[in-house]
This record gives sequence, structure tokens and C-alpha cells, in this order.
Amino acid sequence: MVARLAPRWCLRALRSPLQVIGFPSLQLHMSGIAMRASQEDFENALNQVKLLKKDPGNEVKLKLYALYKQATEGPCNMPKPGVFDFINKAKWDAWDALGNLPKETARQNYVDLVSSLSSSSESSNQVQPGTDRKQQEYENLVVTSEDGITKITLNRPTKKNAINTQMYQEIILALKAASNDDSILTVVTGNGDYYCSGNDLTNFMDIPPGGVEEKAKQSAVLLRDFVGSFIDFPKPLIAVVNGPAMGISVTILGLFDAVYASDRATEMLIFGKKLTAGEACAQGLVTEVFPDSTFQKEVWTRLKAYSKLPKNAMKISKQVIRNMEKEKLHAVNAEESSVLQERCLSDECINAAVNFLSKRAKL
Ligand SMILES: CCCCC/C=C/C(=O)SCCNC(=O)CCNC(=O)[C@H](O)C(C)(C)COP(=O)(O)OP(=O)(O)OC[C@H]1O[C@@H](n2cnc3c(N)ncnc32)[C@H](O)[C@@H]1OP(=O)(O)O
Repeated sequence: MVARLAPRWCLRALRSPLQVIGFPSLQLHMSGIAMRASQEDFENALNQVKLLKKDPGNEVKLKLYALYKQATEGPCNMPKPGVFDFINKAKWDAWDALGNLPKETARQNYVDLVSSLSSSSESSNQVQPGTDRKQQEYENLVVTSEDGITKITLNRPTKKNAINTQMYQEIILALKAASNDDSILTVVTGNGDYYCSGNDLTNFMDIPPGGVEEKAKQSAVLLRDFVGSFIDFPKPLIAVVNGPAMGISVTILGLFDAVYASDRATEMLIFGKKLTAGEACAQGLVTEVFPDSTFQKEVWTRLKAYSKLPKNAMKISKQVIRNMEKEKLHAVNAEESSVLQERCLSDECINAAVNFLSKRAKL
């Protein structure tokens, strides 16, 4: 296993404007704005947006953005962005075009629009036949249940399973679903040659109207919620580390109940230092290392045997152990998220991410 110093994540918009118009729903989720009459419908719509299978395109995303802003903040009274600030100007124009549309109407229009988008993609949300039952469609995950095991597979192999903003949300949702399903164990693994290359460094190119400070704040909330969902996960949680692991995907390994790594999982990034799977095992970060040639077979044989153990006894054992430290874990998580909010505005962080992104821009 090789590990290397991770560039931190980026706060600059470098891509073309139309590529970086993000879904607006997260902002509401994070800002905690109180809704009145149709709050529930609106919140459901916000969740549905995150699960859309197909990118609805920039025009629709701009409409969603504008309706969301109108529904939560009312008419646009922000200063108009400069002519070269393409993304924020497109967003501002879409919002401003709604004029004095009442908040309630904007909320209703948002719900209707999402509903029309969801129904058009419903035909592809079909449960797969066979014993390996697909539970729900996600854009960046494959979640299946079989033999009492829910398997959450990080599924962006062409990006080494880097976690983008939507994927953070999907993992939170998938963990929530797994905590309530019939499974005994939950497994997280990666598709392709990597387990996960950590935070997607393009996440922070989508800067909201509030600027980089607002983006940093949103990211800190997202990180806190993401890590919190691992802290609170009530059942045995196993990481099957099929390949290199970096950044946040390594940081959270300590919150799993067991971590099985292939000896080909030869990049594990922690403390800016390369660690082999064996070294990570010696440090207690990995439970056991298996030869790559037999990794999947050995690990899944073992997990299937574990899944036959008494369900409630395992769950209760985990909860007893976790409850002893839960409060402290949440306190540390809150502290780390707040430090991250500050650090992501640092030159060190921005430069590292810009370096990575400039290299891949193939200028
Ligand atoms: C909510 C906030 C949380 C903040 C806290 C989290 C912090 C972290 O997780 S820090 C760690 C961040 N990750 C990294 O620094 C890794 C960056 N990636 C790399 O160093 C390399 O890509 C590699 C070592 C993972 C793989 O190198 P290589 O085998 O040479 O493959 P490529 O570089 O060509 O990658 C293929 C493809 O994947 C894209 N990609 C890989 N990792 C990321 C990433 N983390 N973010 C965004 N994109 C990533 C890479 O750009 C290539 O894409 P294309 O150019 O489109 O082919």
C-alpha cells in the first residue's frame, strides 16, 4: 500500500459555468430555514432532487435554483454579479426573473417541477430481479441486499470513487435506509481499482452566491452530517477496502466495526504518509489483510457467516460499545468540522486543490 500527501479540497470555480451549476437543494437543507404549510412536501422534493437518476440539464437546474431561492428568501435583492462571473450571473438572472412571485407559489412550483422530473425518470427505477435485490437507485452508489447483508458500493470508478457533494448525501441516505432495513450487517466497498480517492476536489468549484465563506460553511455542515451518520449507525458496519483509500475515506475507517483490506489496497493515505495495508493493520486502522487473489472470496465467506449470527445480539452489542463514546465522537466531529471550515479558506488548501485541478485541466 502506498500513501501520499493529499491535496486538500478546492474553493475556486475553474470549470465552465454550465458545468458547475449545482443542485440548490443542499443549501436549504443546511440553512435550516423554517417552512410553513407545505414544508413537508418541499422537503420531500428537496430529497427527491438529490436522487434524480438523470442530470436534468442546466436550464432546469437554474429554474430549481431560482424557485428554491424565491421560496426560501423571497425576491432577489442581491447585487448583480459581474459580467464575467458567468455562473453566479446565470443564477442571479434566473432568480431575478421571478420578480415578486410569492414564496408559497415558488415553493409549490418547486414541488411540481421536481415531481415532473421524478415521474419522468421513474421507469428506470426498477428493482432488479434475482436474489441480489437492488434497493434504490442512486447516482453514485449501488446498494444491494442479499443474505442479510446490505452492501453499499461507491460507484464512480472512473473518478477513483472520489466523493462528490451528491454522493456524500447519498451515502447519508443509504446508511439511514440500511439502519432501518432487515439486514444484519452493512458493508461499504468500492467499485473498480480504488476503494475511494477521498473528497472530490471539484466539489468546491460550485461557489454559492454567498461566496467562498458560504461554501466553506456548507461543506463543514455536510462533513459533520456525513461523519455523524457513521457515528450513529446502529448495526455492525464493515469496510471492504478493495483498493487504495485516501483522505476522508481513510479518516472514517475508525468508525467501522471491522475493516478488511486487500494487500493490493496498496495506497492508504493518512497523515500525509503512505501506509501499506499491513502497516495500517499494525496501527489498528485495518482489522485484517487478505491476499488480493483471494480477497473477495475470503471476505465474503466470512461476512456471510457473520450474517447468520443473532441479529439483535450483534446490534445491541454494537450499540452498547458505541454509546459509551458517542457523545465524545459527536463533540470531536463538530470541532473538526468547524476547523475544516476555517482551514478550507487557507492558501495551503486552495493551492493544493488548484494544483490538482490545473494538472487535470490538460491546458
Ligand atoms: C465535505 C468536505 C470534506 C473535506 C475533507 C476531506 C478531505 C479529503 O478527502 S482530502 C483527499 C482528497 N483526494 C485527493 O487528494 C486525491 C486526488 N487524486 C489523486 O491524487 C489521483 O487522482 C489518484 C492518486 C487518486 C489516482 O491517480 P491516477 O491513477 O494517476 O489516476 P488519475 O489521477 O488519472 O485519476 C483518474 C480520474 O479520477 C479523477 N480523480 C481522482 N481522484 C479525484 C478526486 N479526489 N477528486 C476529483 N477527481 C478525482 C481524476 O481527476 C481523473 O479524472 P479525469 O481527468 O476526468 O480522467
